[in-house]
Amino acid sequence: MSGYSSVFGKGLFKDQVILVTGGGTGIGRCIAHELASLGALVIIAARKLDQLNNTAKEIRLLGGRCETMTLNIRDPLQAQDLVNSLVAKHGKLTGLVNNAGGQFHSPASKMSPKGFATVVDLNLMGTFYLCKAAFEGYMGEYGGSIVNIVAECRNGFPGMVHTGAARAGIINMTKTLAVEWGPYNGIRINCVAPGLILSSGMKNYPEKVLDGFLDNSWLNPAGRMGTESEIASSVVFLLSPAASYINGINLPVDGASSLSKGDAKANSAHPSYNPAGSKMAPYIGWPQQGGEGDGGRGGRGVLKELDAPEPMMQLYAKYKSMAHKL
Ligand SMILES: CCCCC/C=C/C(=O)SCCNC(=O)CCNC(=O)[C@H](O)C(C)(C)COP(=O)(O)OP(=O)(O)OC[C@H]1O[C@@H](n2cnc3c(N)ncnc32)[C@H](O)[C@@H]1OP(=O)(O)O
Ligand SMILES: NC(=O)C1=CN([C@@H]2O[C@H](COP(=O)(O)OP(=O)(O)OC[C@H]3O[C@@H](n4cnc5c(N)ncnc54)[C@H](OP(=O)(O)O)[C@@H]3O)[C@@H](O)[C@H]2O)C=CC1
Repeated sequence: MSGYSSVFGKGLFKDQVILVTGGGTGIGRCIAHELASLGALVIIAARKLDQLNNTAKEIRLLGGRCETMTLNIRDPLQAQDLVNSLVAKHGKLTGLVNNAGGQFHSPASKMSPKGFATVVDLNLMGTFYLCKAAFEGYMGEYGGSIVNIVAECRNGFPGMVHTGAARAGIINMTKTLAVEWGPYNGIRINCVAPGLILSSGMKNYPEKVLDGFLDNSWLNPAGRMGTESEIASSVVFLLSPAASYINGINLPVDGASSLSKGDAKANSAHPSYNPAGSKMAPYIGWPQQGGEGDGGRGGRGVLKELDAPEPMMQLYAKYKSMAHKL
């Protein structure tokens, strides 16, 4: 195979410094692992330092490079200070993943104006602050690639009107910035829109809401929820030179759930219902080190792959058993 060359090699991001907000947990943690395994120096930033440090430790144990910084993305001054200090220390900021965010479940009729504004502030404003800080602190002069994690919201977002509005705002903002900032040394900016993903973020939801997610989880052409790795691999692609002509898009990573019409009350009567479960194999790409007996980590400590509520862990075990073998 020596005649082949591909951008998808171990050194893909070896000269890159990439900031991942919310990189201590869930999808962000998985993105950080993937980027570090491909050579990037990954800076993970969020409010809770202990979570960030745990993830950074895992990455270093596996041979990757990772540093932590505290950040509240709702504060534009913190965003600018963080970018300035990491550029001063490392000389560059070549990639940014705006992954930090979230919301709560509530019918629009019961949501207070402050509740709506809080979620718009966190997701839409927070993403804008980080994009602007990256532009002003480095990328405006030297270029770079940005990926904004949003949420699948093609058909609105019943039960989460605030986040639907905020994420749709980010998708539109991304298109504008792609056009305004593309000419600045070729900044690319794109979105990834996860559907329902088995992630630690699920710990934020009460049991009743989780039950609703689980009831609906198979009602899409994939017949299952997504994995953190399936989001991370899409982010890796969009950040990489393999996507160098892709700018301003929103990539739904949702098993086509946004194209299908589920009916949670009709479970077994639904034409797409398969009592045996999903047939579409998941991708679960956690970094593995050779050796057996320690979870395949070659004596470097066991990595907890997922930290989610119990019913989600059961699904994860099932998905792992049917995952693509790499
Ligand atoms: C495609 C399908 C996807 C569906 C699944 C999605 C999954 C994920 O996204 S996983 C990521 C999960 N992580 C999170 O969602 C984190 C969630 N939480 C937060 O980030 C914060 O709690 C917050 C931003 C939602 C609120 O932050 P904070 O500034 O601390 O807010 P306050 O407590 O001061 O409240 C402000 C305002 O909002 C109302 N509110 C807050 N939480 C709730 C709630 N659970 N239910 C109803 N209302 C809530 C609160 O009442 C305040 O308004 P007022 O009462 O009018 O003062
Ligand atoms: N899981 C899913 O099904 C889906 C997830 N998403 C989105 O994907 C992203 C990652 O979610 P997931 O990994 O599942 O959930 P998590 O709750 O694990 O991740 C959210 C991360 O955001 C950080 N964060 C929250 N608020 C702030 C803030 N004000 N400043 C800085 N960091 C903050 C949190 O860290 P800390 O608390 O330390 O600040 C946490 O690390 C989120 O934007 C989420 O909404 C979208 C669609 C579906």
